[in-house]
Amino acid sequence: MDEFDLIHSITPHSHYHPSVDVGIGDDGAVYTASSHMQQIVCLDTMVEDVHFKSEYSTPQDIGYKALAVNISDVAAMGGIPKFYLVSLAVPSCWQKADVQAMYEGMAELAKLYRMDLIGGDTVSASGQAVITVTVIGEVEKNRACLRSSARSGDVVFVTGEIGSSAAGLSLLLGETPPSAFHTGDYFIEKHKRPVPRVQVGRFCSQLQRAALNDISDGLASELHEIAESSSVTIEIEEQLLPVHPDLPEADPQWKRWVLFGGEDYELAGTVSQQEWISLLDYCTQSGIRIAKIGAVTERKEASVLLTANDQRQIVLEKKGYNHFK
Ligand SMILES: Nc1ncnc2c1ncn2[C@@H]1O[C@H](COP(=O)(O)OP(=O)(O)OP(=O)(O)O)[C@@H](O)[C@H]1O
Ligand SMILES: Cc1ncc(C[n+]2csc(CCOP(=O)(O)O)c2C)c(N)n1
Ligand SMILES: [Mg+2]
Ligand SMILES: [Mg+2]
Ligand SMILES: [Mg+2]
Repeated sequence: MDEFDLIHSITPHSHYHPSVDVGIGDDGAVYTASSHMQQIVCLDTMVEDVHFKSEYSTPQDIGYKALAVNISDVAAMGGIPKFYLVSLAVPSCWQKADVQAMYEGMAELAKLYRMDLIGGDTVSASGQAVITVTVIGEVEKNRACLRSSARSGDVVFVTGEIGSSAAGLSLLLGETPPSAFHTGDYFIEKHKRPVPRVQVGRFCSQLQRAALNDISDGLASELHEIAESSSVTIEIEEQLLPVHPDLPEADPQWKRWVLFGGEDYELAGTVSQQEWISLLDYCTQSGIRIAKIGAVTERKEASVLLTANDQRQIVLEKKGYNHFK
């Protein structure tokens, strides 16, 4: 594989955004930012054997997810994703076609959001593959949906369903047998190909106030981040959590998937009770699942409380995915 040939082969022939002045091919990319928008920049990395395994993820899957998780962060800010840059550390066993396939996985998603690839970096890796994606997006001035925006009295909500990605991962890793699920492929797809909630983020950015966080490390962890950043307590109810009906039968530990599993890339957030009505209306009309899961209260000793199905309230710990634990 030749580094320069490879870069040449992944260089786009055209851009969705005419604001790209210089794309791939110089020392840096140049774009003209709109004066009435604020720029959002997010970066997340995926490492082979930490975030995916080549045994079950194709290069397309890896590319798709590496871009999806970054778009999800832009969605959690209420923004419009526009550009992306890709840093790749390629192991010696990869062929040029594998790398190109990874870019195809990204291009598939980029097409949906009309996002332009404007740069990156390519190096060889002595061990596992590493892919880092940077996404640049924008949001109207002072409209970003911050984790610090939750207020006592707000409704707490989550989009989609949670726990399904962790269930898919458990299947892929052979921790749960395929016989535990009616439709194992559904959960595997949820794990490999999360759909970022850009539309919901955009709607929230037009509300008076919304706190948002995307679920990468798990619902409990993300709610803690909102509660701590806003100096409030979040109280949720187990019975309101949107969970696929097959999960409880699949594994006795299924609640761990839901609360601490992560990689759902759904949005968890808070809005005022009044604005919750408009958000629910919008999602219902758009065919997007969204559920009220609890309420924000004045700051108490615990950041997040969970009312279990037996009506007992317990402290929900800040457990979840943590790279160093
Ligand atoms: N190594 C680092 N150097 C500088 N800033 C960092 C570093 N790692 C994380 N951050 C910053 O810390 C904040 C939280 O990052 P974090 O990665 O936890 O958020 P996230 O991307 O939403 O979560 P996840 O990585 O689980 O998807 C962000 O502002 C991020 O830019
Ligand atoms: C092989 C394998 N083992 C475990 C996991 C689970 N996992 C890895 S990183 C992460 C949190 C999000 O990542 P980050 O915080 O880096 O954005 C989770 C839940 C996986 N996907 N693949
Ligand atoms: Mg991150
Ligand atoms: Mg995030
Ligand atoms: Mg992230």
